[in-house]
Amino acid sequence: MSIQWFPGHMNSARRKAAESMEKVDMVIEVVDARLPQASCNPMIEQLRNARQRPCLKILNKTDMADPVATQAWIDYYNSQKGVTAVALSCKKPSDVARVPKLAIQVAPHRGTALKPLRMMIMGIPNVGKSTLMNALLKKRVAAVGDEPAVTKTQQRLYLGNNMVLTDTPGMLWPKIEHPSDGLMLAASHAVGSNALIEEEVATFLADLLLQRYPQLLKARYGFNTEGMDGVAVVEGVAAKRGFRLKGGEYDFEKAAHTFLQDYRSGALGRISLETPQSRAELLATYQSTDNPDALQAEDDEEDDEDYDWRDAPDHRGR
Ligand SMILES: Nc1nc2c(ncn2[C@@H]2O[C@H](COP(=O)(O)OP(=O)(O)OP(=O)(O)O)[C@@H](O)[C@H]2O)c(=O)[nH]1
Repeated sequence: MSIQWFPGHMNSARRKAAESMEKVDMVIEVVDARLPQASCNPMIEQLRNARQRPCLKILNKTDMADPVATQAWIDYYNSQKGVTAVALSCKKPSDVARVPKLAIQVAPHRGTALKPLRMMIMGIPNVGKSTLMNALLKKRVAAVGDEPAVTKTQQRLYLGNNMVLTDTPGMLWPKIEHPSDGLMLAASHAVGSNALIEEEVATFLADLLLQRYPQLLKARYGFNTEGMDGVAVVEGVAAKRGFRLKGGEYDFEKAAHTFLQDYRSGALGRISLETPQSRAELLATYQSTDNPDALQAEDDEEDDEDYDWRDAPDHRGR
C-alpha cells in the first residue's frame, strides 16, 4: 500500500511559501529530531536553494530523540553548505531563547533598524512550528495541537530586536520517495491515520524498535523480545494490556493504537527512528538496481492500490 498524502490546501501553501521566500533573508526549518531527514520536506530545500537563502535547521522535540543519534544528525547537517543545525525542545523556554542569536549568526548582514532580519518558519505538519513561534513571541499567536495541519494560513509577526517572523502552514510534498519515510512520518503523527494504517505503522515501528531499541520494549512491556517480529510485539502489547476481542483473540487494532501512543508520548523512551548511517543504508538499498528487495518495493508500490489519507476516517472521530 502506498501513501497519498498531498491535500489540496498544500498546493496553495507551497505557492505562498515560494512568494514569501523572495521577501525573507533566511529560513528557520523545523524538523522532528526523531526522524530529521524523513521529516525534511525536499520542496523547502528546493525553494530555499532557488533563492539562495541560508537555513537554521532546528531539530525539535529533542527531548524525545536519542541523544547519540541527534548529535550525529547535527554534525551531518552542519557540514552542509548554508545550513546551521541545532537540537532544541521548543517546549523549553531556555532552548527557544537561543534562537534569535543563532538566527543573527546565520544572516549577520541583517538585524538592524534599516535592515530588519526577515525570517520564515517552515516545516511539515506537527513538527512544532507553532510551539516555536509562540515561545519566541512569548504569547500564544498560533494554534498548537498534536494533530497534523493545525496551522492553515501564513502569519507575519514582529519579534523585537529588528526581527520579523513569518509562520507558514505545515507543508507536505506530492510524493514520498521511500515507503519507510511515510511509515516513520505516520508513526510520529506528521500525517493523519486511520485504524487500518495504524496496524501497518505499528508493525513497522515494532520491527524497527526490535532492531534498534529492544531494551526499551522490554522495559515498557516486560516481555523478552528474542525471536519476536513486529506483529508479535503488537500482540504482546495486546496480551499485556488485556486487549481481546469477543472471540478471545487479540485486539490488534487497539494494541496498535496504544503502542503508537506510547511511542508518540515518549512513554517508550528517547527513540530516533533514523540516523545518518541508517539513512545512507536506506538510500543505498534504493539506489542499487541489483537489489531484489529494492525492486520488490518498487513493484509493490506500482501494484498496490493507492490509499488516500484524505479519505481516512480519523480514529479520534475528527
Ligand atoms: N515533546 C515535545 N513536544 C513538542 C515539542 N514542540 C512541540 N511539541 C508538540 O508537538 C505537537 C505539534 O506542535 P505544533 O506547534 O502544533 O506543530 P506545527 O508544526 O505548528 O503543526 P501544524 O500546525 O500542523 O503545521 C504539539 O502537541 C506540541 O505540544 C517539543 O520540543 N517536545
